[in-house]
Amino acid sequence: ETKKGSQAVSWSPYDAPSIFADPSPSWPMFLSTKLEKKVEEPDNLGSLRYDYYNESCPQAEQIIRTTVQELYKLRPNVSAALLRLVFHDCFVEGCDASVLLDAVNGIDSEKDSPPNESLKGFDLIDIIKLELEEACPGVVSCADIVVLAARESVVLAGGPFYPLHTGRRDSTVSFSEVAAYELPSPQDDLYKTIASFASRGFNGRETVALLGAHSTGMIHCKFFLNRLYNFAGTDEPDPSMDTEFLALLRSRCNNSHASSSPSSSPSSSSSPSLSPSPSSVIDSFSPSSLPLETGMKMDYEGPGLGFGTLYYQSLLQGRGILYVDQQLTAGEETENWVRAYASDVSLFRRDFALAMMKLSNLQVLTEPRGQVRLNCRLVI
Ligand code: HEM
Repeated sequence: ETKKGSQAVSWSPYDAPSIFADPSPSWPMFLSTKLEKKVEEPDNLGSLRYDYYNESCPQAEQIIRTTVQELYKLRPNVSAALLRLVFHDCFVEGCDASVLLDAVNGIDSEKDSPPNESLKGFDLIDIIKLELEEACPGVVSCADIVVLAARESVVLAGGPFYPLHTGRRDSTVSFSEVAAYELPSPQDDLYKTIASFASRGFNGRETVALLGAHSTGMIHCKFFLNRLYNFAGTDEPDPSMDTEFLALLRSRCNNSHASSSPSSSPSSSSSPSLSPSPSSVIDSFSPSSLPLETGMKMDYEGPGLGFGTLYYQSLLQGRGILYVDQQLTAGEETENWVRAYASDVSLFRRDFALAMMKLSNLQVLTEPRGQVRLNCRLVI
């Protein structure tokens, strides 16, 4: 078990113990050891295959595509929600839809763990699942829906298309503690981020490419407020931040956001108001559950302005929103990739597509393990 225990990283920016008491210059060796270990692990990709539903539900991928497109027309931020969801599912015990399970009998689900607090899109998956159940009852797994819906979301956000194998099965358990410890924190430094991704088999280049997902969507103030007002307990802003950008972020997030104050209203630019609700099922976007804090849009120069480029160019200018993002320029290797992607968008698109394919195949469950849930929130 490489993922449990020793690899745990803490979510909380403040009480996070370093995962290595003594980060020594030998860390690249540590990473390569981990990578080798990972490669030796048997995987279950064997029974995943291209167009798995070809006979059992030939229209499955098309249904997912059109449903995501329709939801996106109603509300463009569904694409960011679904993209984030695949990361939070696949990073915790693999792409097995465990993140979708609701708590049962007082046992917490992954949804309840702090890093998943602001996760959205569960209702969108429900809608897609309903469509699929109507067409082919009991056939398409929730785990496949998560990866395929994310793929469509990437395309809608202006990113690349990538082929995916299917045939994933759904877990029968939710891993709330693992999620709490193993999902990376926005306050992590480069060292921790690299270690966390390496333990899932991603090298530095793939890690930099994957974080390009932060080209879309929005980040709430609470995740970067400390950088604006009190960085590392200094009562000063993060010195690595571009000053103009600091002023912009401060104008969005004043110090009172520190305690996710419910009195703050969503800013119109970062949280466009919901057009007349198309359906009450889109519950995570209804005003009652809309996060009340303001935040910063990742594509702050305008929507659709190049998936990838702005993100990496911003990092080179000290305009990363999260500390974890800006840290990509803190190491030579990762900074080189940031530069490469900032100047060569086709290189980024290729690398991002490959990294997303790899993410979508992490520790999948295949027959005879797991199950195909009928309702993505509940084990059968
Ligand atoms: C070190 C790794 C990562 C950390 C610490 C991290 C952290 C965060 C945080 C704190 C937010 C803001 C959430 C909010 O304000 O509600 C966010 C948003 C987002 N993240 Fe990440 N993330 C990481 C990697 C990734 C990866 C690998 C992907 C996808 C492949 C991803 C996709 C997204 C997307 C699309 C959003 C916007 C969500 C939305 O607007 O609904 N992130 N991330």
